[in-house]
Amino acid sequence: MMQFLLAAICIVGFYLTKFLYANWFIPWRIQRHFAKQGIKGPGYRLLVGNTTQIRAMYTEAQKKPMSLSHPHDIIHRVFPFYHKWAPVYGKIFLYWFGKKPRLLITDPDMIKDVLTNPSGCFGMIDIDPFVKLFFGDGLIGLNGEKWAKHRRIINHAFKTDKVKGWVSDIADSTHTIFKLWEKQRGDKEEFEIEVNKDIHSVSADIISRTSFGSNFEEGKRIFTLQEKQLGLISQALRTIYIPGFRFLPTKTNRDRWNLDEETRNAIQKLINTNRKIKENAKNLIGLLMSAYKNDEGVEEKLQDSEIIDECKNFYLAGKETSANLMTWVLISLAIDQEWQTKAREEVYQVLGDSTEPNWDQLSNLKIVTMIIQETLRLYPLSVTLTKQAHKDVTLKNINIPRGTQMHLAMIAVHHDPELWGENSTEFNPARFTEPRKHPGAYFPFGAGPKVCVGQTLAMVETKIVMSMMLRNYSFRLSPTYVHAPMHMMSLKPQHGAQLIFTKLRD
Ligand code: HEM
Repeated sequence: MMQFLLAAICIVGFYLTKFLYANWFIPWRIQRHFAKQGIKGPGYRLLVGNTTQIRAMYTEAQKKPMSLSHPHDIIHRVFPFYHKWAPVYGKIFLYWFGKKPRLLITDPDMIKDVLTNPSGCFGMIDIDPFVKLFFGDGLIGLNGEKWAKHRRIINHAFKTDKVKGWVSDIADSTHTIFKLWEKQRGDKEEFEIEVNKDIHSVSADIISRTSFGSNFEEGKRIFTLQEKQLGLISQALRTIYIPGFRFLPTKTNRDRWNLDEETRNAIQKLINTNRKIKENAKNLIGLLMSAYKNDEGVEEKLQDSEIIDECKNFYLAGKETSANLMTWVLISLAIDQEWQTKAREEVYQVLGDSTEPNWDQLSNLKIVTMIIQETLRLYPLSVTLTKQAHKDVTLKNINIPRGTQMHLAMIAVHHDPELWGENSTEFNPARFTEPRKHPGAYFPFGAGPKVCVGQTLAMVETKIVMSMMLRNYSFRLSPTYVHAPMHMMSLKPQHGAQLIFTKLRD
């Protein structure tokens, strides 16, 4: 009996020591390692780190809308823990995402080093297996040589001359929403729209046309399936991940598997159709299927299953971000009528009698471009970027142990008065006529090898949709609009974007 008890005590003692070593001693040692280098932070809490404090700050911040007196000064609402902790611990501090150490960085030199470092010591963070299920083997979820191969092929598909071929598709998507709005307007001069919702459908239409060409209606159905999948995955992310749980045949898991299968089958069908008709490879799916020779002249190809994953990634990466960017441009111009008028005058001048811009006219939309750039500065859709140190590394004299996550505070850099001047939180597109003070001060699309592959498409579609809207309508905030920027996957208006539109020209 005594022997049995001793054995039990030994086993419990062994596991307890192991648990305390991983969950208490290692975080304590990492914290001390950074403290010795002058880097402080809110302090590790067993297992949860600072996540519960951070979640509480977000919940609190999202309870109150913002006043419109300083509408673009949004950090306190969309990045509340930075707002609270940076004044206490400084512009670089250590916090804990569960038991993962995260170094919050706002120094543009360090950020540039992390994003552009060619040695591969900073890479993707370990992602939740549920999220991995969604990204599959697409660019967002890949690392290493496999990522590099996909990236070479996809870069080729998003080249400027390819994007040029999508201009009329993008204009068609915009005309489609105008038709709907005109029905809604009837014979009224003014009408109110929750524009965020409608812009999301324009963006879905665009990504569907560019991805699937003439099969874009079927593409839209596929993306609706993905939207449902995203909803189920977001649900999973709100709960603690239990290893192996995703394999259990629960109702939600079965729904997830069915949706995944339906999506894969539908994209596979479109691949087969494309293969038969050999549509002039203008759409993304066709471009990804066509043979591509790399710099060494070697032919590289993606398997059908890889193309399917990439299509899913384009929707996830491209639809939400572009739609929210367009929404923030409209809200910013609804607040600032002077810039709205300037932009419209430019559009009239560049487009003349045409109802939509052509490729050559796009580069003449200088004011519209500056407005989009300024909106991306004030409302950077991803708010932050997170990378992980895959080996021990020194960054600006700070010694960073392997496994540390680097939380690059994009929005803090974009709003920093030291980099952008005292009026850093004011909407002033004219600042983009001046050369930038620091190359690392602005990176809404990321930088370095992982830079957004769809950025040319995003800028082109935003310019086309915005110039067409400016040409057709003037707009202002509705009295029902509540200014409440919120960060959930992307930066969006928490209660929608209610604007009042007035029809200008036919
Ligand atoms: C305003 C619109 C957009 C913004 C602000 C944006 C921003 C970003 C950012 C910040 C990254 C991450 C860079 C990193 O991890 O270092 C990224 C990656 C990516 N974006 Fe975009 N994006 C936009 C639109 C699009 C569109 C329209 C597409 C495609 C249809 C797209 C496809 C991707 C893909 C596939 C990646 C992963 C690249 C890789 O890992 O190699 N994005 N984007």
